[in-house]
Amino acid sequence: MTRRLVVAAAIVDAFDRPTRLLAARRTRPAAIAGRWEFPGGKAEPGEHPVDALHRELHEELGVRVELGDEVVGPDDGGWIITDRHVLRLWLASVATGFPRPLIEHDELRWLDAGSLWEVDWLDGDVRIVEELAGRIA
Ligand SMILES: Nc1nc2c([nH]c(=O)n2[C@H]2C[C@H](O)[C@@H](COP(=O)(O)OP(=O)(O)OP(=O)(O)O)O2)c(=O)[nH]1
Repeated sequence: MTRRLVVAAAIVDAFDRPTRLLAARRTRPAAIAGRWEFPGGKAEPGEHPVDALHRELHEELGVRVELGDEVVGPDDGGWIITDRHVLRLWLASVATGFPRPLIEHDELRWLDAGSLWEVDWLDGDVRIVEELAGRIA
C-alpha cells in the first residue's frame, strides 16, 4: 500500500545539545483530538517535502525555521505512523517568530527530558519520541 507522506519537525532549542522539544496538541479530527504530535502535515502532490514542511510550520505555528538533520526512520528512511501515512521528520530550530497554536492545535508545550512522556503522544509517534529521548539532555 502506498502511504501518504506527512512531513513534520522535531523543533528543539539547539541543534548541538538539545534540551527541549516542542510538542503540539491536535484539535481535529475527533478521533485524535487531544493527542500530541510533531507539527507538520501532508505534502501536496509534487511538492518538495522540505518546502511542504516550511509551509506547514508557517501555517500552523507562525514561524520560520532552520532545518537540521533528518531523523531517519526504519521504514525506508521514514516512520510509518498509521495505516495510511508515513512520516518524514527533521530536526528544526525557530529562526523567526514565536510558535503559537494557530490552526490544527490548541496547545504547544516545550518538553524537557523529564517531561517528555507527560503528554499523550499519538500512537505512531511513540517510537519516534523514544528515539529522540536519547538525544535530549
Ligand atoms: N502532522 C502530524 N501528523 C501525524 C503525526 N503522527 C501521526 O500519526 N500523524 C497523523 C495524523 C493525521 O492522520 C496525519 C497527518 O495529517 P494532517 O491532518 O496533519 O495533515 P494536514 O495538516 O495536511 O491536514 P489536512 O489539510 O489534510 O486535513 O498523520 C505527527 O507527529 N504529526
